[in-house]
Amino acid sequence: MSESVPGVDLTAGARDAIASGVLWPGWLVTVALVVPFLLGASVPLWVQAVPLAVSALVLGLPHGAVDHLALPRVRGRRPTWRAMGAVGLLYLVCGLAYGVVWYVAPVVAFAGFILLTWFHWGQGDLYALLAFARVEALESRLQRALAVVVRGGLPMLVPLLAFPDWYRRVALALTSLFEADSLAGLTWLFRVETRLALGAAYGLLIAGYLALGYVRTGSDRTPWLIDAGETLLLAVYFAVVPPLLAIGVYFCVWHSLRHIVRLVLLPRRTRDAVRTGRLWSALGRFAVEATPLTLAALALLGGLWLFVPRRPGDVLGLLAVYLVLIAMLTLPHVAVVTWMDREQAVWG
Ligand SMILES: CC1=C(/C=C/C(C)=C/C=C/C(C)=C/C=O)C(C)(C)CCC1
Ligand SMILES: [Fe+2]
Repeated sequence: MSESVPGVDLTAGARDAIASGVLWPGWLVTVALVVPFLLGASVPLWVQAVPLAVSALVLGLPHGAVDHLALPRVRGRRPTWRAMGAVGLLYLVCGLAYGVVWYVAPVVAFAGFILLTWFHWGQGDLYALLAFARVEALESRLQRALAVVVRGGLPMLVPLLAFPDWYRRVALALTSLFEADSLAGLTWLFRVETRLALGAAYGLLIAGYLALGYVRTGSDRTPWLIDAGETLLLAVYFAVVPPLLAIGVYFCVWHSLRHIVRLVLLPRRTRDAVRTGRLWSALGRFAVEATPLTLAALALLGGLWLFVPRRPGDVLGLLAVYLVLIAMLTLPHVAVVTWMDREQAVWG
């Protein structure tokens, strides 16, 4: 079944290149961060903020900067001005509408951002599991939906369970750009009872998901082991690494890197490069294509800064403005990626 899933039939050479150039780096970076923090390391806020700041130029923001090319390409067409314009319009309408929500109801906008990211990062990992790790055990829609909920919950829910104060600080940094004392209605979410209940439900979900995958796995257990190993590794990672740092690194080396490889597999030229093991050449080509709109997004960041009613003066506040921009760009981006999922038969 997995041959029909990713929309491109990956040769063994391509899969090797992706494993060594994409999967392994993500695993290694994650382990490299888990170890010191398990041993009790602590780092100052500005250091924790570095990966998220870097994501504005490398991997993070660029991963969405070719959405105008991705949509025609996933349908096997060359990008035309019309198709690119349609994606531009989608960004304009969705981004602006969501911007208005941030203005008038920042807490709703923040909650929406968490749920949107939960779905989006889950859907990104689902594609990677099917296409790169060939997890054939994810055969039913139910299992794929569970994969999205489980994978997306790792970055979005585990930090709430393990670092509620950080979570609240970041939530406050975002919402208070628009309204003071905005989080008062959310105190229940950070309470220990709430977190215990959420943690128990989520733990059961992970157990059920992995058990179902195990039962459905054929004789080759490697793909399931990759899924289970990644899931448990990320659960520990988000439970011990301070969330700003953990999310900044995850955004770059898991979500964005995996999505970028998905993108370079679409046009013939870069797909052939990946197939023959020249991953870096394909990534170089991507970097060129992603540069103009990455720069445009950075210009929008400047614009958003001017529009924010309560301008911050600290590192967290600066990151908060960047995260609100990401939120506004993510809504149309998710629409594009969901369309890609449809075209590439990710849901069967
Ligand atoms: C930074 C941070 C948080 C939120 C990060 C989010 C929501 C990032 C979304 C990024 C996206 C959508 C990127 C595009 O693909 C939490 C969870 C509140 C915990 C504290 C640290
Ligand atoms: Fe994305």
